[in-house]
Amino acid sequence: MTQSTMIHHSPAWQRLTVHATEMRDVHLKSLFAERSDRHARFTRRGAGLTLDLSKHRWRDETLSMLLELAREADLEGAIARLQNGERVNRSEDRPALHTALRLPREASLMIEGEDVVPDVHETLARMQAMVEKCHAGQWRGATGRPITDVVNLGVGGSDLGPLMVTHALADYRPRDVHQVDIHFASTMDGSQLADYLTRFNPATTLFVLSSKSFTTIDTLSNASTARDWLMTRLADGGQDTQMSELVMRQHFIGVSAKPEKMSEWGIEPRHQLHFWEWVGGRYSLWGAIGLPIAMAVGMDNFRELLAGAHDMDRHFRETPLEDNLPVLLALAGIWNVNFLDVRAHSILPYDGRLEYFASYLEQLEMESNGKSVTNSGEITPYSTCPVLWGQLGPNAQHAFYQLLHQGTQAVECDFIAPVRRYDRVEDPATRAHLKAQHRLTLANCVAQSRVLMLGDEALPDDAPRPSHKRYRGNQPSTTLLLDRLTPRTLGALIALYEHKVFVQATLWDINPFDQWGVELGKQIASETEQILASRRGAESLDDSSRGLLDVIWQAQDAP
Ligand SMILES: O=P(O)(O)OC[C@H]1O[C@](O)(CO)[C@@H](O)[C@@H]1O
Repeated sequence: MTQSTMIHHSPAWQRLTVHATEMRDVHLKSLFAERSDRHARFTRRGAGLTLDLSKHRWRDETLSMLLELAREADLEGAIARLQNGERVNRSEDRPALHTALRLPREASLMIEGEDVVPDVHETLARMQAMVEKCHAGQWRGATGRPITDVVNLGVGGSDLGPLMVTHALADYRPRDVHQVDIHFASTMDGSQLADYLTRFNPATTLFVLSSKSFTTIDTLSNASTARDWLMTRLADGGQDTQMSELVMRQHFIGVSAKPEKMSEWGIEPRHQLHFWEWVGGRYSLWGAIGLPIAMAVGMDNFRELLAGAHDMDRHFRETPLEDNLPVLLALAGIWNVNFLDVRAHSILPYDGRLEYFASYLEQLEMESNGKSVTNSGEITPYSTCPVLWGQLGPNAQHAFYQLLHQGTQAVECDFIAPVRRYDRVEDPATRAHLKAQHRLTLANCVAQSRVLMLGDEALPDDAPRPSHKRYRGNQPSTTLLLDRLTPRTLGALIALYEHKVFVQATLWDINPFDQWGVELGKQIASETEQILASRRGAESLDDSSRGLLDVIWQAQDAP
C-alpha cells in the first residue's frame, strides 16, 4: 500500500473528516432531542448480548459513512480470511486461528492440507482427563495426598485470560467434586508466589507452567522458585532421587507451543498440553491455556464458554455489517479516535465478577493495536489504539469518575452489566437483599452513562450553579447488557472484543497479532540484569541508569 492508497485517502474517510467538523460541536443532548428513537436505532442484539450505541456522538449518516469505510477496507473479505486460516499475521507469516479453538467437534477447518479440528478436540479431551482426575481427588502429589491447590504460573496472555474468566465464573464451580482451589502468580518479582509458598502445603500443590514460548523469564523464574520449594520440602533438596522424580511428575503440568522446551525443563510428556503457533498469546484462553478455568468450573462449563465464543464467531461472519456487533463497536471506536479526537477509553463493568475484565482488555486491545506501522511498513498518519484502562464501575465511581465528569479529557466509556442476577440464590431473605443490591448497581450503571451524556441537563431542575458544580456531559459511551453472566455469554462477550480489535486493525491496516514493541524491553532487561549482578559494564549505560544502579549497589553493601 502506498501513501495515496492508505485508508485516510479513501473517499469515505474524506467524507467522514468533513462530517466530523459539523459533528464536533453537536452535544449529545441535542442529538437525543432531535429524535426520540435513538435507543432503537442504535441498539443491536446478538449471541445473548444487547449493544446500545445510541450515546455516541453520531447520526445515521455517520454510521453509513463508517460502514462505507469498512467496505472500502474490504472488511468482509478480511473476516473471511481470518476465519479461513489465511496467514493474516503477516510479520510472523502465520494464521491467527483462535476461532478454530472453539469450533465444534463436527466442524472441519483445513489449514495447508490438514484439518485442525481433530487436534483441537484431542487437546480438549486431554484437558478433560486432567480436570476429572483432579476433581475425583485422584491427582496425587509425591507423598500420595490428593492435590488441593493449583497455581498457574504464567504472564500476559498466559495469565490474564484464565485469571479473568476463573474469577468471572466463580459461581459455576462444581460443588459435588473434590475441591481444588485455583491461584495465579505472574509477577517476576516473586511476591505473589512467595505468599503462596508460605501458606500452601507442598505435598498438595500442583503448578501449571503456562507459556506459549516457554522462554518468558517472568514465568521461568517463578517456576524454578516453585521447583526448589518442592524439592527442599519433599525431596531432601533433590538428594532423594525417587522423590525428586515423583515431584517432577506429579507437581507440574506444562502448557506451551514448545514441547521440546517443556521436556528440557523436566515436565513429564504425559503432563504436557500443547497448542499451536497460530494461536496468539492474548487469544489463547480457549485452548490448553484455559486449563485453570476448566479446573475451576469443570469441563462442561469450559465447553459452554467455547460455545458462546463460537456463537459470536458465527454472528461476526454471517451478520451484515450494519447489524454486526463487533463491527459496530469497532466503528464507534474509530469514529471517536480518528474523527472526534477521543483518545482515551475506559472499561467499566457493573458486576464484581468482572473485576479483571479491564486488565484483560488492556492487553487484548493495546498489545494488539498499539501500533504505528501499517502492514506494508508505512508510518500510520492517523491515530490507532486509544489509551484503554478500567475498573469495576461502582468502585471507579469513587475513584476516577471525577475526571470523566469534570476533567478536561474526552473519554469513551463501555458500561457492561448483566440484566439478571441472584435469582437462583436459595435463601429467600439473602436473595431479596442481593437482588436489591443488583438493582442498585444497574441504576448506577444507567444513571452514570446518562449523566456523562447529558451533563447538567440530567439534573431535575435548571437552577443556576457555580462553575465547580457544572457537568459538561457529552462523553460518548456504549452500554453492553448480558442477559446473565454465564459461561456462554462470557464467551460471547470476550469474542466480541477480540473481533472488535480485528475490525479496527483491518481499518487501520495494522497487524493485531504481533507484539514487536515488547521485545526490545526484554532484551535490554536481560543485559541490565547481567550488569546488576556482575557489577561490570555499567559504563556503557546512560547517566540515569548508572546512577540508579549505584543507589542499588550502595544499599546492597550497607551493613
Ligand atoms: O506465553 P508466553 O510465551 O510466556 O508469553 C507471555 C506474554 O508475553 C508477551 O509476549 C509479551 O511480553 C505476550 O504477548 C504474551 O502473552
